[in-house]
Amino acid sequence: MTPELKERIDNLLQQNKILVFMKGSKLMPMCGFSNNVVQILNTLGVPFTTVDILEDPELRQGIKEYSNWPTIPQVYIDGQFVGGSDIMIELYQKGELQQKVEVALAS
Ligand SMILES: N[C@@H](CCC(=O)N[C@@H](CS)C(=O)NCC(=O)O)C(=O)O
Ligand code: FES
Repeated sequence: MTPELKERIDNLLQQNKILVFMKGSKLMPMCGFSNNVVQILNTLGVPFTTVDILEDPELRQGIKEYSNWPTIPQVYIDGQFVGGSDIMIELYQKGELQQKVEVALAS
């Protein structure tokens, strides 16, 4: 990954407490896995930003290297990679996602 791309990702993470790299947009997810994380965050009613990696092949590859995670979607809370669709569903069902998000938004 180029230093420029890493800096772009660092900046996005600094500026958005809850950030989702996904396929498509919040209003039009282009994959069921991306749709899952959008629906969970909508259900929690928290503010979040999404980035459409389908519009940016370099970012699509780069974000996988950044997180060392091979798939999309990728959810970051407070600058930390949290997981994809499976992990978000699991954390939500355990009530742990709500807690994580509350801590992040209060900071
Ligand atoms: N088990 C994954 C499902 C996500 C997944 O399998 N994503 C695939 C298909 S959308 C992917 O990102 N493939 C690589 C790519 O499309 O760049 C999760 O929990 O997030
Ligand atoms: S785009 Fe086919 S599984 Fe996500």
